[in-house]
Amino acid sequence: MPPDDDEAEDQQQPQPKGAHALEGLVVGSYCHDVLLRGGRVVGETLGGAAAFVSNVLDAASPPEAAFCVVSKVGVDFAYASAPAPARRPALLCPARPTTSFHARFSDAAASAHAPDRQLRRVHACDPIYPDDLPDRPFAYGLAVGVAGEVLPETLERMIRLCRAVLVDAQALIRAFDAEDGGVRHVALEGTPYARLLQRVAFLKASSEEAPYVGVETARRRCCVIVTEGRDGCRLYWDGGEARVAPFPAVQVDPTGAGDSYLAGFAAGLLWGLSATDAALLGNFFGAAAVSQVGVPTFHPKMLQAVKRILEDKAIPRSSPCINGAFFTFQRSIMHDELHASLEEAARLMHDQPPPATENGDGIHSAQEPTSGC
Ligand SMILES: Nc1ncnc2c1ncn2[C@@H]1O[C@H](COP(=O)(O)OP(=O)(O)O)[C@@H](O)[C@H]1O
Ligand SMILES: O=P([O-])([O-])O[C@@H]1[C@@H](O)[C@H](O)[C@@H](O)[C@H](O)[C@@H]1O
Repeated sequence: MPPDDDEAEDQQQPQPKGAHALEGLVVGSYCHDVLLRGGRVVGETLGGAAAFVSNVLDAASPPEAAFCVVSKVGVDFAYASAPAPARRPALLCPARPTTSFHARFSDAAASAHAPDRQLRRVHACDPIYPDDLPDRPFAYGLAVGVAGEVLPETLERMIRLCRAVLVDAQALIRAFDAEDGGVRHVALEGTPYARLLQRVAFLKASSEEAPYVGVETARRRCCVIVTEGRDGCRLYWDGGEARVAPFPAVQVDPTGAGDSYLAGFAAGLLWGLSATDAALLGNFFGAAAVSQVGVPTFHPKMLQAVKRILEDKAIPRSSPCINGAFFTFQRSIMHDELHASLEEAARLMHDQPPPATENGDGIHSAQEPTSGC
């Protein structure tokens, strides 16, 4: 899509030469999630943004769009032998445990924007260092740490390697209580990541994280996306903003909604959609994530329908949305039609139940990573 000179809606991105047309670099964690409700363990699942993200990128990227994952796990990693769409972590750290979180859920969140879980980091694997990244150019990068593993210098290296970098704020603003690992947030402006923002293409934050990101300041440096749970999301860029409607979902586990959103959004850009249209695909996969426990399984018919819609609606992918210099932010004239078609496709998810990963009220979703970089 050509840049629109009339609107202040496009931004320049670094352009390393020789990147595979649409190859992505995902940098973040796989982890063990223990889900607790009322003090009782109700699930032990594969988690970590890299797991949710690779699941959606596998499902929704255009066929020619490859990606690789850089993630670290310990020898205790519990999902190596079970079948799953997530990818095998590239790096094993024999001296460290796999990152793990305890997520304590309240019975009823007061509003769509209320925090619905309290997170505690129980173990942390090694951080991901700049030298852990493959030394080659990429079309795009996703910085999706959950436990402080994406160091500032690692993000800087990603920015150098990738034409466009999309960042989850949770990779930048989490701090962990020294005693119990409780997760809190710090202001982005006071972190070493702040100076890198103007070289980032998109920064995604949940509405809980948004105050720490400082949307009004950040939007002058990059496009900021604030996800609002069941209310969908909003995009803020320098000169404009847009609200993007959600998809209906029956929420059974909110874990991974934000991760799945970001991957859906990236996939939308890869298909050549504008940012506001791509956010529909983000909302679509966010809604799909909350409908299942752990890393979701997508019904093949649903995925076929989504791909048909994207083939039909997306502009030719030689467009410079993600693999070139410019992004277009505004909603297109087919935005509402795209929402309606995706809503139709979402119904196919329920055609027949996806392969079960539940076990009574204890929930196990053992998913196998299958390949690394
Ligand atoms: N209950 C829900 N119903 C429909 N969509 C949802 C629901 N919860 C989350 N989503 C989708 O997932 C996205 C991310 O969810 P959100 O809860 O904001 O992020 P996080 O998981 O980071 O807290 C939302 O913008 C929305 O598109
Ligand atoms: O739910 P979400 O915000 O998208 O992302 C989640 C992280 O916040 C959490 O730390 C991790 O343990 C989960 O597996 C998941 O990655």
